[in-house]
Amino acid sequence: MPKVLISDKMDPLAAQIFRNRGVEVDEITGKTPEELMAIIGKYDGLAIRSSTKVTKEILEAATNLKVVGRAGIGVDNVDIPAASAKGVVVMNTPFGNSITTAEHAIALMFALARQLPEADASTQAGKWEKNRFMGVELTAKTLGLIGAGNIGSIVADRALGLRMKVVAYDPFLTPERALEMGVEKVELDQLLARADFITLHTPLTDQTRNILSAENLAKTKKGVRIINCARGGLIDEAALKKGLESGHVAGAALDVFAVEPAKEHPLFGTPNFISTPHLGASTTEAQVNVAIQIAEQMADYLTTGGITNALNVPSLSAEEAPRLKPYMALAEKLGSLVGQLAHGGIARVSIHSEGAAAELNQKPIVSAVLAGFLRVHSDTVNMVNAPFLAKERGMEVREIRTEREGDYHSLIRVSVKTGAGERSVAGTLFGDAAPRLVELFGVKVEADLAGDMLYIVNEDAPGFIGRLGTALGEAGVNIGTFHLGRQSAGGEAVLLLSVDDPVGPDLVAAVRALPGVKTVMALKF
Ligand SMILES: NC(=O)C1=CN([C@@H]2O[C@H](COP(=O)(O)OP(=O)(O)OC[C@H]3O[C@@H](n4cnc5c(N)ncnc54)[C@H](O)[C@@H]3O)[C@@H](O)[C@H]2O)C=CC1
Ligand SMILES: O=C(O)C(=O)COP(=O)(O)O
Repeated sequence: MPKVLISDKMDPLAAQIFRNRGVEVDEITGKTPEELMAIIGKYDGLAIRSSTKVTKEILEAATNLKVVGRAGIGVDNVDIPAASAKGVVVMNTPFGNSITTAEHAIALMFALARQLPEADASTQAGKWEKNRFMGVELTAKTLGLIGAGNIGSIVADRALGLRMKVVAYDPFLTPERALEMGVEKVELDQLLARADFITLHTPLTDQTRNILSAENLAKTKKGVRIINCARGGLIDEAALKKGLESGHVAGAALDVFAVEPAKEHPLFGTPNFISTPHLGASTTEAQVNVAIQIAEQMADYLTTGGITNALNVPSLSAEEAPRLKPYMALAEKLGSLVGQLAHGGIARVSIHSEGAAAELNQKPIVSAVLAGFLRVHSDTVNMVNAPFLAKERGMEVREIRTEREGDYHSLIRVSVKTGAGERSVAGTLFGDAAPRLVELFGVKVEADLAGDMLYIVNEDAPGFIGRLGTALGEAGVNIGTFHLGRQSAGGEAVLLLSVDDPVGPDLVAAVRALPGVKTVMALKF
């Protein structure tokens, strides 16, 4: 039974769903990295929010881990390249908390406009400072949206409802989408110069880090108010403090900080500064949504292989997974076959799907070929890390599909280009489920690829099969199945034998010494 660790506070529905889906679950929150490292080896899945940092070191210790599930959106607390290299799927819930976070940004905008936290503190302190708190109206003000994705567009929609004018900076926002959203697409400098309020809704990436730098803050309109419910690293916090102190920035509300938890911070106590402790996603509704979604997604992956909302592998729905499974098994076997037979550096792998196979999602088929191919050299390769490893090794991967059927209802052909030229193997599914090799380096054969096998190329001459049987018999190796293919009578023949025991180097040498033998290799599937 797969086992999952929930390491951050999550709605109890997550644990309930895991159990209902036959997944064992432990909820252990608040662990230090060292404590987490000590226990993570037991788990197949790790369910987190933003507190757990899934570092390279944690992943190294996670010897059984197959999936990290983020109950929320931002995955900057997960080392995705390290997870991919280890073959661990990373998934999130991209929509479950977006409305809630957008509402928090709007709440902070109102709080800034009317200085609500200070007014509340002053009133409850018995001061009744009616003249101290003079606010600004939102109607007709310009809201500058940095990042117009899921959350940014909900914020825009709400702001338009408040009769604000919305300008948006997002390099990936198309003019059509801007029109549909009712916002004006602008460059960053225009936004900085025009906005009365600025709200950030981008992920933290190398391009967005410090997007509100000291230099950019200096380009903002005097009296600007800034809201950040996205990620801490987007703003230069020291420059923001200076801006607030000088009065250039009339107010700033941060839900997120460069270092969290922010229990002490130079901004604390600065006039017109408001903060919340990363509460953007903290509503009952959002937490129920993300808990249900992540538990369902992780349980799907661990029990059926279905992949939804993964950030480092193509999606594979729970409905698709059973249909694709036999094709992926075939693809992996073909990849493994060429991996074992091909010599020298591989410059290119081409995967050609024909007939029924061409109608399927190709990405998992391609990943399975690469996994089979690369696993010949390393046990830690799987469907998740294979495409990354192939890229790392400079292999070109080509994907071709032909929906028309050829000789078979469906066919997958894997060709590799090495220094010695291009060679290919092809296979099909018998009865839609049993993987079968049908072509090996241009020779028609028909073989299962399973267990220990022996691959032999020899000159097609009488008496050879008898001598081979004797050599195997003398070594105590029993033949299971025997598949022969040849280009023409008396030409070169290809033999694929399945054997009941592993074939050692002595037996390989003995077979190689038989007259007419050109190539002998022991294979394993
Ligand atoms: N405070 C909190 O509790 C929460 C924070 N978040 C954070 O909110 C942020 C936005 O989330 P979503 O809207 O769901 O993401 P999204 O992926 O839907 O949208 C992000 C947008 O940023 C844009 N973008 C990327 N690079 C950019 C750049 N250099 N300049 C301007 N725009 C750029 C993208 O094109 C995209 O449209 C994320 O950082 C997420 O982690 C999300 C949920 C809760
Ligand atoms: O979903 C996100 O990106 C968030 O930042 C929410 O974080 P949390 O799950 O509340 O720790």
